[in-house]
Amino acid sequence: FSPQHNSATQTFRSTRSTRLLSTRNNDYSLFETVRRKEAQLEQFRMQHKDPQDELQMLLGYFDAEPDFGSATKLASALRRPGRLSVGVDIKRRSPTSSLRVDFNDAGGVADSFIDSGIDFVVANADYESYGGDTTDIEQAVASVHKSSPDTPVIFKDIIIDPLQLALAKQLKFDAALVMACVVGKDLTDLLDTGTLINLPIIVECHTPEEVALAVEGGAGTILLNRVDRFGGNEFHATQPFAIRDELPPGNVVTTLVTGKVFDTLESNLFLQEGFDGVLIGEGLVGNPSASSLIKELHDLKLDDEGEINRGNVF
Ligand SMILES: O=P(O)(O)OC[C@@H](O)[C@@H](O)c1c[nH]c2ccccc12
Repeated sequence: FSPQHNSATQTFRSTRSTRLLSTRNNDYSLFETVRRKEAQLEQFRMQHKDPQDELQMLLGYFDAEPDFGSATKLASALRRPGRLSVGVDIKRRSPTSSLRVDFNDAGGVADSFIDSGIDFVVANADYESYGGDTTDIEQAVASVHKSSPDTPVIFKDIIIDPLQLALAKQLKFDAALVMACVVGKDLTDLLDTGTLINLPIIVECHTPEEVALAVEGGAGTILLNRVDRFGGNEFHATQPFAIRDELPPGNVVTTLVTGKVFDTLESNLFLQEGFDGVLIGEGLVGNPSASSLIKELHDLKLDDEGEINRGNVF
């Protein structure tokens, strides 16, 4: 497999989005990030090693009366008949871009996106990567549950251990994001843990191989990232189209696109090609015209391609 890289797309940006200028963070390395997470987890595992610890209990005992509330909530928020769902990734910074925004209250930020009609919210637990922390994620969950109980809140961290999924469940998240390129074959175990504790897992993928692995493990939702976290953070604008062959027939897997999504032209193409939604970080957080962008994305209609095709968008 060779990524469909087109250097012209590197400079692609919508004139509509606000560019947040700052120094570029070029020293991001996924490997280092995972190592750091491993080190943090050593301590976390120690804190939760008692067999009667709440997280251990969650993982160890099958719930006889499972609550499918989160799964239903997630599915209906991500799949909007005839239109794209739009999610916001609430982060202060990004390992792969110049994004730097300041906010004290992630709950307030989440609420303002709820007011703008956002379909789902992603809250970041990894401070070093995205500038989010546990206060942020607790605030985000609490305020979204209060102001918009039907909007799912998704836990984003560098997830490598089932204990982190138990934490997401305990904090009342509706789903968790697991990166296929970080966990590799362990993905199946993490998906099984999700099933056991009734926490839907969204699998982030970049390549068709990762998508195949996710599908094999029974993933219900796939987030296709156009930025290749593993491959030096290279941007592959048309990568989402390269993966659709790996999906099982019957449209049973929910599919989302992320990674430098800024505008409606590209997003319309994703909609027409069968994707269910987009997840946007930099294009929304700190963008003063965020709510009009959300509205424009919501106004895109399936079967209304206009003049667009892959050839003139990319
Ligand atoms: O800010 P953007 O380009 O719209 O991207 C959002 C999201 O894709 C990004 O924050 C993200 C999703 N998964 C990740 C894993 C690692 C680093 C970053 C990410």
